[in-house]
Amino acid sequence: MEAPIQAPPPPTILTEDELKKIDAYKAVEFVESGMVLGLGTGSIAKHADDRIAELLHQGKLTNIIGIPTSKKTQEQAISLGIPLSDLDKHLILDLAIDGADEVDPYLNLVKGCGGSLLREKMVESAFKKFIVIVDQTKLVKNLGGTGGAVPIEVVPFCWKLLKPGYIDCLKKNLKLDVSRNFVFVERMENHLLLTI
Ligand SMILES: O=C[C@H](O)[C@H](O)[C@H](O)COP(=O)(O)O
Repeated sequence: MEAPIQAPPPPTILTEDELKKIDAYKAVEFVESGMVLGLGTGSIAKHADDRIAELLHQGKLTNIIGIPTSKKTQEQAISLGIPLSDLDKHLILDLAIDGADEVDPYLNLVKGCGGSLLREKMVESAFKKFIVIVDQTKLVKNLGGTGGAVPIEVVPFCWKLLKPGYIDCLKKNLKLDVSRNFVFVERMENHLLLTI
């Protein structure tokens, strides 16, 4: 008698975060022992850092040095036991891994909406290779398409000098940070000006 046909298992529906984790782990496959790494900021970068730490603890990666792109990443990396340094000591990075905010069909990219624009640009301009992870929520026809904004980070030293000229001319395009009812989001001691 023929065995009854088993119904196929129901398809597994992965959450957005599980998909980010898969992407981040894939990116970490490019990490090799001895590398100086740019450690990105955000949920995808956190998965990458978790994986790097796991491989370090398993002895599958050695002599890794991380350069964090934000205070938050720095704290996470310290708690994960990833050895850290800074750009003063390592002007060239072997690899940087980070997530995007938006990407258009021409591969124009927005980063920094999480408030780490300046450090991300500094760290991620020094790379030999940059892996930027783009999940489907970040794909847009035109930049600004997620309803998000293009961030401009303003160093607070004398920032008010900008107001009459620069900020006023952008005013009609400023995106209000509703949570604070103000246009600036303070991160890393700088102001983040979100323009739409
Ligand atoms: O300033 C923040 C960064 O640009 C983040 O890397 C970006 O917002 C992506 O974050 P997430 O991985 O959480 O989507």
